[in-house]
Amino acid sequence: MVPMETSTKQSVDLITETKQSGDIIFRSKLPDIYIPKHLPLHSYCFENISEFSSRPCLIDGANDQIYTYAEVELTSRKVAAGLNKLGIQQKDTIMILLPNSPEFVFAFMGASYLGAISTMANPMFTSAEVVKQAKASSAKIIITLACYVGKVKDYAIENEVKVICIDSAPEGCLHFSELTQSDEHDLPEVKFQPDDVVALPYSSGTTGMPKGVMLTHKGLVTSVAQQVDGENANLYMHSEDVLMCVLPLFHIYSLNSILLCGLRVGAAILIMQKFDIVSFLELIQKYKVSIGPFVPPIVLALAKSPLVDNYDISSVRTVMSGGAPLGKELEDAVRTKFPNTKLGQGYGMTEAGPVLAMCLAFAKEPFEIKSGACGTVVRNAEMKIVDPDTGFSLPRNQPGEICIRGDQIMKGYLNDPEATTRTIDKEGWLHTGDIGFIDDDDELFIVDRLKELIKYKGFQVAPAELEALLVNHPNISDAAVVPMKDEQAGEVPVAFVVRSNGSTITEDEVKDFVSKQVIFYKRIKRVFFVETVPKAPSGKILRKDLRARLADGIQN
Ligand SMILES: CC(C)(COP(=O)(O)OP(=O)(O)OC[C@H]1O[C@@H](n2cnc3c(N)ncnc32)[C@H](O)[C@@H]1OP(=O)(O)O)[C@@H](O)C(=O)NCCC(=O)NCCSC(=O)/C=C/c1ccc(O)cc1
Repeated sequence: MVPMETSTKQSVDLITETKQSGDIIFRSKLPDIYIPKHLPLHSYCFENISEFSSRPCLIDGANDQIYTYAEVELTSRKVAAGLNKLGIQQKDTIMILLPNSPEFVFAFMGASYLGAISTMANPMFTSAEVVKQAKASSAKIIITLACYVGKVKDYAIENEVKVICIDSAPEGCLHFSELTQSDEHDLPEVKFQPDDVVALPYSSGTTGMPKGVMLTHKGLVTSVAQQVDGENANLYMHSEDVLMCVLPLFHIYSLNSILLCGLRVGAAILIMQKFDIVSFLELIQKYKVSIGPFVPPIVLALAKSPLVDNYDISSVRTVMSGGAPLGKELEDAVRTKFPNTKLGQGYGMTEAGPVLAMCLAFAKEPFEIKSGACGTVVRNAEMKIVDPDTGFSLPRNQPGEICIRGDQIMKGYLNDPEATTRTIDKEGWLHTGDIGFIDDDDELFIVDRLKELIKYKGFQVAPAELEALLVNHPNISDAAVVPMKDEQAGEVPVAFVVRSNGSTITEDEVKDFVSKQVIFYKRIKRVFFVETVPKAPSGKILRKDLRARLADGIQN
């Protein structure tokens, strides 16, 4: 039997830190629980639906329309039947190119019922960005809004991909009602394996271009259970909670920690399409939102906006920040402003399924936590901190690369076994590329990043993607993209550019060239012209050197 949480430090150490074949392994302070890993994701999410079938499941913040659990579950099955009628079969992929909306949920859960895979993309992507993902994932259907059809039209025609619109369907497209009006009994019998892929978000991981992250039924069931299951759930939610769903469902944070966790516990999920502080506060007040899973820019708005004082937001009992680091000062400021709200952080990475660590102050029986920590490793999982130079695991309070092992992590990158083996080692450890340490109270602190990634308001920017675009310009011979600190966005991408012989290309021309090809958050904010890009003998860009030059205040 696994002991329950204990109060003295010495006994906590005995439970949470073990040595296995020389490795120092950290575990949750919460005991392991039973996880029904054999269930397909939809069966797991709706397992307890009889307890709350007539309660609100989705609330559309745009028009106050409410869908009960019974309606959402039924509509999802109808969509599954409809997708099948359109030729989608088990293991086929559909692309969801939508802002937050009830239809997003119906499409995702519908695909799950059918054993199909959803790849989700930001509808604000440029046409080239969407098409790249549609092609790489072999999506057979694209579900979107009429205003985005232009981005995929040519690709869809050339590749016989069907386009379905949830609003009005332009010529050549189908309407979403074709799916929702199908007979749910027309669903073929599907045999699920726990290792079947159900979601395919894109992420660049520790290096290179965005890649399809294969998340399985077993992985997502495990991840959700690690958060909300068990007598003393780590992220305590229940059927009377109202969850604010303003973060985009096309990223795994919102999909997993809001939608899937919310469905599992029977909470109401309040859908907002786009962040706007006034409607955001109005909706919190109107629907008595109790749980706010946010990213640091939203927490910043809560701490700083004078508008907050005009609304009653006392219903909010939990504010979780994730997706990017939340500074200790900001965390303290918000805590003082909302003394009755539990504030803490969760730590996630798409490849890790995504949650690695979760604040234990959110537990049903909460623990004391410290500002600046991003949680404690989730239950039913193992974490170790590895010296990046020697590969040896490190004890408490020593920073190293954070590694995680458990059933929740990705199956691998789609069609990229090399990148997969670079990320998940032979012993099943996923290497995050983040540097952190675990303190005496089992709390995880992130202090640096080994990986290339840039995070703009929690959105991923892959330097390799921008570098590939830059060197495509005839007047640029080499380029490197690195993050620069920014108060609003956390980080913004900036470029070090080597002009081609004789070229006089300007900063604005470089910026414009990139802007036309990428979504807003990947735009280059500054350009520094240099003679050469510093590289290791292997050809690898020495990004640390460039980051140091930025920190020293480089002038153009
Ligand atoms: C809501 C934010 C925080 C702020 O939005 P914003 O104020 O609109 O600012 P943006 O900079 O994003 O948008 C810039 C422009 O785009 C526009 N825009 C913007 N969305 C739109 C739109 N849907 N329509 C139309 N115009 C628009 C927006 O209006 C604006 O236009 P303009 O005012 O003219 O500059 C937004 O940045 C945002 O959703 N960020 C979060 C991204 C995110 O979810 N990342 C998670 C990645 S996965 C991960 O890391 C997992 C971690 C994890 C951690 C813990 C866990 O438990 C689990 C997981």
